[in-house]
Amino acid sequence: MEKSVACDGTVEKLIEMGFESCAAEQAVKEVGPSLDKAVDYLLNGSSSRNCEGSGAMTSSSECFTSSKSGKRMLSGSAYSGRKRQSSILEHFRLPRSVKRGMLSSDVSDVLVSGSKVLPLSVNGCEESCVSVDCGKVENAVDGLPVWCKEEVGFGLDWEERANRVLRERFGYSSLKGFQKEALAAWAAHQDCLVLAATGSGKSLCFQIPALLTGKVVVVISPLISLMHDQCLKLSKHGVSACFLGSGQPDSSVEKKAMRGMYDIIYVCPETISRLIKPLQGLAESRGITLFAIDEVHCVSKWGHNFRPSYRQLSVLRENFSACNLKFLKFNIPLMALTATATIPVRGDVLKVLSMSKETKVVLTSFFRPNLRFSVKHCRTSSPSSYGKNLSHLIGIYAGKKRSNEKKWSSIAEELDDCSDSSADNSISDGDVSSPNDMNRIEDDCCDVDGDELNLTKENGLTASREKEMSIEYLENDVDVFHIVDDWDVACGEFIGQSPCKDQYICKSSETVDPSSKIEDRSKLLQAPLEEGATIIYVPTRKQTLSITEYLCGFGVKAAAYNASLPKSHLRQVHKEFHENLIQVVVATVAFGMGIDKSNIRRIIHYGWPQSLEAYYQEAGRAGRDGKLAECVLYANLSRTPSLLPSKRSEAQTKHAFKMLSDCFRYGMNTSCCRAKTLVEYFGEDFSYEKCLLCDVCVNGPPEMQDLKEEADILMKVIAAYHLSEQNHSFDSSYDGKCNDTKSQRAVQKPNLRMFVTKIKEQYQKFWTTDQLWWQGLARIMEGKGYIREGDEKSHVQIKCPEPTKLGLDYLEYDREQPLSVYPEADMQLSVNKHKSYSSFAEWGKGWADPEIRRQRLERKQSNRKPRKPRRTRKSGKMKLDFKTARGRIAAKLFSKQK
Ligand SMILES: Nc1ncnc2c1ncn2[C@@H]1O[C@H](COP(=O)(O)OP(=O)(O)OP(=O)(O)O)[C@@H](O)[C@H]1O
Ligand SMILES: [Mg+2]
Repeated sequence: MEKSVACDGTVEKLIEMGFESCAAEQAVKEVGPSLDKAVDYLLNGSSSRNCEGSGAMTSSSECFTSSKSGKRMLSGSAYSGRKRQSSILEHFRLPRSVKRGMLSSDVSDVLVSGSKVLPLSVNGCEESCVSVDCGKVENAVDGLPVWCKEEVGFGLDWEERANRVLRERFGYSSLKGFQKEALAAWAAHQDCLVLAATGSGKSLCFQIPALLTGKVVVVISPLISLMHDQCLKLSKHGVSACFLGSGQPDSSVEKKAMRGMYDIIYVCPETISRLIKPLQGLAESRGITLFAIDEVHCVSKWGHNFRPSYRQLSVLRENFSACNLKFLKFNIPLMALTATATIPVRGDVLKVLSMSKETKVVLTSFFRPNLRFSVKHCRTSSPSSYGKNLSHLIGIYAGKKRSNEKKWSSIAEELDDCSDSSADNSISDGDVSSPNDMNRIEDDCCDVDGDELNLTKENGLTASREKEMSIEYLENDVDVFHIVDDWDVACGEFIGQSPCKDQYICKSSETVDPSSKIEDRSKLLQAPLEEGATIIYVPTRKQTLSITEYLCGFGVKAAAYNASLPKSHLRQVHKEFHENLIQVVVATVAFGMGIDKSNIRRIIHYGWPQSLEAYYQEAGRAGRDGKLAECVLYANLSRTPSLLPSKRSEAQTKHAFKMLSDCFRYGMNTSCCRAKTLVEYFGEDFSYEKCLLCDVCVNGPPEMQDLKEEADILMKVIAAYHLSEQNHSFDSSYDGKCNDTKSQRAVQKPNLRMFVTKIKEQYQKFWTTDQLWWQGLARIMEGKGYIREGDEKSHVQIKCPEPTKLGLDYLEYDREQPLSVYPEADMQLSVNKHKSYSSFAEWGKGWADPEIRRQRLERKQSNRKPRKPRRTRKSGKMKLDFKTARGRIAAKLFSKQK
């Protein structure tokens, strides 16, 4: 009994990681309840038996499929038939209490990218601490380094010296304009907020001060992976650095850091409050020249990556000001940096961090001229879409190795059938919604795109409860790290090595220059897309695994990355990705911040992101070498995206809906340059007319349509309801669902679906139009200010429209004016489906003729795919079978809720 409970627990955890329940159960059956062993079994393919043998299609489609060799192929490089992962010691010097027993403790020397790094003994520092620039560590006596005590004045020549450091240490010819501005603020002891594009070089703004003064820079950073990458790079440039995560109070790295042994100390926000006293000591001994708060949007509840611990960073100003610490002449300046802060987020940052009133705001363009943005429609939650949308990628990475194609396409088809059967109104590729689809479109709150496990009605649960309790729901949980520990290490040290010779060959400073002339850019942009890595962002953990599995099946070196996978796996994926051993990482947002790899050529979002901030930050990982790179958003444009569950206050939920809604509108837009939309979202005036690169710029907007007639009808119906409501004499037939009692009308606002039904009843020519098209028109009318949302609840797109004063005036006075608009993506989808219309304006032509009508209806019927026999949840694989672990977990969830 105990064993079975333990096994269930393990299965539950594996499902949370994104593994299919069948695969999880199989692993537990093979290796017992040990989670580590089960993960190892699933990732490393230690057995070929997996789900084969269960025979039925449902099993093979629900579980991972084995490759021919029988090995699982979750990561082409990291896990397909590879040895056990290499030692963590290749990259870190770890505290003795490191987790998971991965270290052999007798190793005293470790390698950092081929350079020898010190053993933990402090004396070792004598050999290898590098003397840098000015007033620097000269040697270490008794474990205590000796500093040049006198204040190193910045002087007027700081810029010249900074350029020298940049050339000699980093191999770049000169500082970028915004870097100069940020450094000037620091040199003047001023606080500074740096807002600059992803990949523009913000890190150097806070790294250089350490090299100019001989004092320490303390950097607050949100993730171990991010801190690690920066330390590793610094060490290659001859700068000693360390990072301190949370939960290791007695680490010797920490002690050394507080004694001033490193030029730059990276600290996670959770740890800062514990380190106030030691840091004050450090400020007095070696000196702290700057506190940098990287990824500072995490401070704001209105940002996309809110981290409560960032809000505690006001302690920096409170405890390191000249009035508190007598030995300071000036407050230690704060430098806050981000690439994705909207205007409200900026205000929040200044306030929360108690930055000074004279804070210098360094604002550069957010525009990334070498990124080619596009949006494509596809049914991303369906495995059958993989074949269609990822074949190009497979061609690039795996050439002609397509032996598995047939197998995969049949599996995909079968899987697709399953998802068809699970969703009554689902829309096939390139398909558009039937009138019934509106039910799904409107159900935008927590409507997880894709399958849902319905645990349900027989238990008398409400719809939202059902979702909360579904296992799929757990799998779709937001994958943001709310604390620092994205890896299985807590701290690490990196001693600066002499920069290698080729670093002295100066590289251009302006690889990514938004200000370059448009003609120059168009030359660059005609160049073909070079080879390089790809990141695919997906909304769910499960998809990280299924897409990885799919790609590996074709020989692509792909690896999955989501927050719940073992931290050692995540670290390994980072490492191999940076070493170009992995071609494609399929990740949730957990792989967002801090990926500074120069040759990422493609960022694919496979499913709606939750905000444009997140989207732009993730897309910003591409093309950091300044060469052309591609950012494609694949999304089901006929479905409203869902807000993924997370702990939010009411106000935060409202804001989250607004962010998602902005993202949705970005996808629906067909006429405005994508880059322009994105940078303007961050409050910037886009200085070009267009980017010349995105799908809208290249393909041009669709033909404009005069939708005056349709708009008038929609407005009339909406206005009629609201006016009659005001007069209490509304004809209840407008409201299909409610009986006409006042009380019922008060609780249920009329929604767009009802208005569209009314239009279709009254105007025969619109009889076959669908909700999707009217939804698009409603959005356009809302954009013009003629209607607004009448429901108090937040929605991703307008649900219960009511007329504005402007809208009523439009109806009254603008009768003769045409309403020329660009149809949005969903409207185009809808019209393309109804091929009988040559344009919107021709709707209805010929419908009066009974013969034409009969033929059209006949064609419509025959176009409809025959429905596969529906496998019901009750009778099919989703049945709650309490004998299986999945069934038992579901049962447990039930009982918790009861
Ligand atoms: N002056 C410069 N000239 C040329 N390249 C530079 C310069 N400054 C920085 N870089 C390079 O730009 C790349 C990106 O730098 P960095 O990681 O600091 O970007 P970032 O602005 O912090 O981006 P993100 O917002 O994604 O964190 C690095 O590889 C860095 O070496
Ligand atoms: Mg950065």
